[in-house]
Amino acid sequence: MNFTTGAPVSELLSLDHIRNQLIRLEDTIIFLLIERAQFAHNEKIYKPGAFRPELEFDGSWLQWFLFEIESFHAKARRYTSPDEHPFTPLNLLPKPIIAPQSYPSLLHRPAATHPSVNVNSRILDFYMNKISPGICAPGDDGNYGSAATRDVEVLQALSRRIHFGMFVSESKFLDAPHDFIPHILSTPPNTQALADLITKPAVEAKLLVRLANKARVYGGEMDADGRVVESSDRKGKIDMEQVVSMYRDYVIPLTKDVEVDYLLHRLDGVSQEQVELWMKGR
Ligand SMILES: C=C(O[C@@H]1C=C(C(=O)O)C=C[C@H]1O)C(=O)O
Repeated sequence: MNFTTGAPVSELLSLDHIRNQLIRLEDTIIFLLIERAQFAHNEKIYKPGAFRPELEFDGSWLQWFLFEIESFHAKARRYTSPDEHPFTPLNLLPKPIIAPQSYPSLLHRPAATHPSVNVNSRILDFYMNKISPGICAPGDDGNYGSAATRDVEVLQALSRRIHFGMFVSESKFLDAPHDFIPHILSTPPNTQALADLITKPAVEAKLLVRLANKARVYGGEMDADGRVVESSDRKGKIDMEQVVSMYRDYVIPLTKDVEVDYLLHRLDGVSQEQVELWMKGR
């Protein structure tokens, strides 16, 4: 999300504005998956220690790529942006070499920075074990650098998309705080009631239809004259079903987990007076 447009907070936190960002991220994610699918699965790059003794790193080839790439991006202040979350623990990354940009305060910091709201380890797990083998041809083509480079790009886009759930949650909370507060304050917190409040089945259903159409069009083939080439196996550059099931089974559920986990900490550090004002509908 471009926070430096000077747009008012009310616009940046409008649900329509946020949803439009999520729709735009669908294109990014589909095209990055298409780029990764050019190379074989190359399972070796996901196995810790598989490149020893040449690679002296505790972790897999991919985790080494994440550490090195995120270290470089951290120096360029990437992770001072509220919509960026590294897979490498922040305390292991170098400090920015230039001063952080000033961003509007959109999120409730105690909630946005709570460890439970960062789901990158779960994103890495489903990506390595389900998505990569699902979209890539089986086998090993030796393109370990290209495959890992594309993996990092997909992972960064998926992380941005899923952690956008914080902005969605903040928008929904501010729109009707009195709906959420009783469930946040109940003992124990009513996570199911919070999940039911943030879930919008019609939005999800429309997304999956749109995604299937995008994957079919973006993943389609054309000959040199620009004529559409119907692929016999319906897959083209990417298997549309893999893209839809990724969103249905992983991206949307994880986004909602982020929304609920953010809400569970939305009142951390908030005064009783403010809570009472919200409950009175002011
Ligand atoms: C992101 C939202 O919250 C939920 C998660 C969605 C998703 O991950 O695509 C879609 C609708 C909601 O169930 C939203 O309301 O737009």
